[in-house]
Amino acid sequence: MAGSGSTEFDPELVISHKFPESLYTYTERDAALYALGIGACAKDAIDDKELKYVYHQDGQEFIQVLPTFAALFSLGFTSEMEQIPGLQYDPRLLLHGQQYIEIYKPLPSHGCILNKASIAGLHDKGKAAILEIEIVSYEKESGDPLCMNRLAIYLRGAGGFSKSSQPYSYSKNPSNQSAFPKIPKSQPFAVFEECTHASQALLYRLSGDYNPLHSDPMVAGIAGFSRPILHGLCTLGYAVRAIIKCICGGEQNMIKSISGRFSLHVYPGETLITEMWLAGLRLIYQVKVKERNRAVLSGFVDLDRLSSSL
Ligand SMILES: CCC/C=C/C(=O)SCCNC(=O)CCNC(=O)[C@H](O)C(C)(C)COP(=O)([O-])OP(=O)([O-])OC[C@H]1O[C@@H](n2cnc3c(N)ncnc32)[C@H](O)[C@@H]1OP(=O)([O-])[O-]
Repeated sequence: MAGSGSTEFDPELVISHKFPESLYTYTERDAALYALGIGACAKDAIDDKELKYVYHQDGQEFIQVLPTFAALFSLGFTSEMEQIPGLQYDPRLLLHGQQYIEIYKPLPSHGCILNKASIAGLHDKGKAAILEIEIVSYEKESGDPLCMNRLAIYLRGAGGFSKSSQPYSYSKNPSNQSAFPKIPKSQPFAVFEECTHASQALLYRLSGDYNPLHSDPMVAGIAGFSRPILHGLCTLGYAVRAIIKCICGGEQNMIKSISGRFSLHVYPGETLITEMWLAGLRLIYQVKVKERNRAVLSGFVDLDRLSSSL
């Protein structure tokens, strides 16, 4: 079991935890490696909508950065979790439950980011605990806010810590802010199908999430999977890339916010089908794994305008 101090789960101690500020530095190489990790240019190395993420296309001075790259700023905090007093859980059973991202400014191709993190929620689900962490990221030099991430971490086996008959539930934010929408029954507005590669998680992990759940068959087995699974944020990256292609005409900076809930694991090598429905400036999406015909991820993306190509 991870957790510092006492061996009792103490929710009040958990939610009063203060993270120290931290820095995250990245280069163009990191942005390009990330884009390859979520499948950019995998099918077509001269894709006219994606080459700009990995190469100075048409002599552009800087490569362009995908909005989901912002999620990497939140990565260090899962290892910080082991230091949170009062939190008791088995790190081998941790799964990524949800991710919510707000983008305030297009992400630069390189930079030094100052992260300010806080505990945003804690919920006792009986068989599991859900911990929410919120990270607001600023460009260090200008002090400008760049983005906000809120992640929900699903800690299997860590629930049942409530001291009263009501299950413990604390949330810093109104629950509707990142609530996930109902999937419409109508035909999707657009559908995009793409195969992940058998080595997808091995490539994606180089962007900074080295949890062996995604690379080590023995660790995956202990976590209950027949082989290593894909990072949730990799699947989210595939989905948002599909949305940028099909809905935004390749313009990544139209995206204001992204919400996703991971409902089932994905095995590297499986085919992802992203279905999309437009509701004004909100795009609702669902990702299914073709081989098992199961939904694995759903959520919404808010756009600042609609593409003239629609
Ligand atoms: C973070 C960085 C590390 C990265 C790791 C990875 O990438 S891992 C790879 C990527 N991640 C994955 O592959 C994970 C894929 N997801 C899964 O395998 C499953 O969804 C699960 C095991 C997380 C939960 O399944 P289950 O059958 O045990 O759950 P249930 O349906 O019985 O509901 C129990 C309660 O929990 C609620 N709740 C449910 N799901 C979620 C959620 N996703 N999110 C939040 N909450 C969720 C649900 O609403 C309900 O509460 P209510 O309504 O009663 O108050």
